[in-house]
Amino acid sequence: MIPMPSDPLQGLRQAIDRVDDELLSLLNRRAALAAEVGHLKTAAGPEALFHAPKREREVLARLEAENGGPFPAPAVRTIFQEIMSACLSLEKPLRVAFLGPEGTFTHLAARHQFGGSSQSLPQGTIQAVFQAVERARAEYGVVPVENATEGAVDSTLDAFLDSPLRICAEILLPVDQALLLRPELDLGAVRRVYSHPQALGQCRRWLEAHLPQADRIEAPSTSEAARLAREDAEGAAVASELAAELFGLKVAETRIQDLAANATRFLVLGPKAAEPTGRDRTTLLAMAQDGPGALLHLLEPLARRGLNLSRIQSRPTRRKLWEYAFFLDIEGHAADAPMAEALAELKGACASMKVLGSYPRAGEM
Ligand SMILES: O=C(O)C(=O)C[C@]1(C(=O)O)C=C[C@@H](O)C=C1
Repeated sequence: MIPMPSDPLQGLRQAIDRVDDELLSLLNRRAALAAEVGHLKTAAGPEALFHAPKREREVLARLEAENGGPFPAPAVRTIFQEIMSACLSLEKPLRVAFLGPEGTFTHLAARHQFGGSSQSLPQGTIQAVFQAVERARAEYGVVPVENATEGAVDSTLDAFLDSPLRICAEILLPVDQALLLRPELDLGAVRRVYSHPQALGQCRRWLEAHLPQADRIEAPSTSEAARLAREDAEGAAVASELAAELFGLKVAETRIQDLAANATRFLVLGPKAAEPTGRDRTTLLAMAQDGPGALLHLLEPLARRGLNLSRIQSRPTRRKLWEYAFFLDIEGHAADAPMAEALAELKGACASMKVLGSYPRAGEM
């Protein structure tokens, strides 16, 4: 037994140090095992997938169920997600392209899915994210597809028309705007607030109530706004908490958007679809045959089998005048029997049909 020092605080801190040593050595044991998994996957050939989202979900679910506390339940998920991301980086560095710049909500979605140890490849456009994955400069890509207040992201839907990529996951992220300040600044001293026009619009009431003296200045992205605020002695930014971390700003207030429930759905692009989990979604891209009842022919095989259509979106194909492509989100996996039958029937009924992916349905974070 090591004698406890007389100062109780010092004693507790020494006990924490010993636990941290144990944690570190356990993390290294875990990392060595993951590195062995990496060798097995390398030996299996170029088709092997190093990132195993299904396995990660199983690990997280098991640990969340087992945690008896007092360690906070949400932290179990965050910490083990990071541990697996770090272990994976030893197997093979994972390159993730996303709609940048760094610190945007798409970056946050990418970090949520792949952890902080993956290599970030911010891209200027949605098209460039698709290209980075198609040309194997990145293993995965993350793009926004739908915002609760702004609706569908057309450039993402359009990019699928000419891409061989598959959707392998979806991420649902609450879009919580924060007010970021230089560390030494008080709210009363702020003269300029920078942000993307949409973010300024989302926080109009809060800004009027708390920063009536400050000018609103539009920036091309919330991340760029954070960078500008960092350089302005009297500046603040409306951006994500991740942007505060990246640009050395403090978070003066969180969730300042006028509508509390603001969320965006993102898609993860990859070379292969995901395995069934029992709680999946399938996205189809279908060109209906021209003629009366075209849309009905598309929907009827789904309805007859009780398959739930959660979203339908149409976009002009830009190949032929008045030709439309339909994007359908259906609950279930393409490998499930009723879905497989419906898809076979639809193939015959459509001018063309492509399964963009079956992937696990995201729960709200
Ligand atoms: O089990 C695997 O396939 C691993 O590669 C190990 C591990 C982990 O750290 O637990 C790492 C990355 C994968 O995405 C899933 C799990």
